[in-house]
Amino acid sequence: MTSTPVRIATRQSPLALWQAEFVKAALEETHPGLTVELVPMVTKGDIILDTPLAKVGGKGLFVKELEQAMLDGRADIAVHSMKDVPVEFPEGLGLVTICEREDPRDAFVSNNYESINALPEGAVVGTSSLRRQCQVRAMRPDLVVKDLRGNVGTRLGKLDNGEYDAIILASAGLKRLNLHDRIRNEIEPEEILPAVGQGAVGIECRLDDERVRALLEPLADANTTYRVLCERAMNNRLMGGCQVPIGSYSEIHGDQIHLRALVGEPDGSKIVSGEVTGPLEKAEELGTGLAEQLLEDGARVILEKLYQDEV
Ligand SMILES: NCc1[nH]cc(CCC(=O)O)c1CC(=O)O
Repeated sequence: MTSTPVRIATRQSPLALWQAEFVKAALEETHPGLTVELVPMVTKGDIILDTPLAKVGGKGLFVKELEQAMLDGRADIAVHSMKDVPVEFPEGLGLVTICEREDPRDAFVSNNYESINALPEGAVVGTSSLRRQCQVRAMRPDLVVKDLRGNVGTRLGKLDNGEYDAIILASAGLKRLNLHDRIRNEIEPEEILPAVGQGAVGIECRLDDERVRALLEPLADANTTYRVLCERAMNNRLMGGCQVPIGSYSEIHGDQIHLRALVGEPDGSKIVSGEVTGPLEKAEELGTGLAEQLLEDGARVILEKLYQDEV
């Protein structure tokens, strides 16, 4: 039964490997005797590294090859950062398990300054995320925001070269790579709302693979699952998988879930935001409801303009 190994299709960036190793360790610890193998792969997203992601077709580029490997039976599962998982899955595949969330906040990283507010006028901030660009520009229109791509190590290298005065990265990624000491300041959601699903790891597999689904079940974290499904429901109602400045942050208090979200112009000139609280069992409906409220409050205009620019 448990003698056949479980094969994890994975990208080879340090963060992707960390996540795959994390799931391998969790599976082996939960199911003594089970062997788990990594199947390292290269995706289109790993090759096209110089073009801003929003221009080359978005996040799907990082998962297509992994999904094909599962469909072909060359691998059984793929481990994703939930913020990089597209809205839609190919027929036969699905996201079945969401593990316990690491810190969902963004981190301010700089060798010379303590925080966004402490940056001098005209300082150069690196990030390619439209969500981060929008919120940084809204806070500090005097800063210069410059694109920054590559994996976490590459981005830190560009900061250290002096190409930027500060950069913004996900806290979770830095912590997983043992780079806590690079975090100068955890950016609170009141300043910058994180990405949908940020800090959570999710596992995708073939939906008809009952054996693997049963093996994965104990790795799920109930609270993280409610939170991420709530955030994703909000996101799904707003878009069809393209790159737009959308931020969100959910928290659970007792049996209630509180969701904040925003949609903004990439240049930060306009931000539409809102929040909602309700029972945990209604997490997804609450997310969808908040999205509808945002659309009415002006997000529709922002999104229609962005979708037009994409074509
Ligand atoms: N977009 C790349 C990416 N995907 C997931 C993380 C960090 C870890 C996470 O959110 O789970 C990062 C790096 C970053 O944005 O700094």
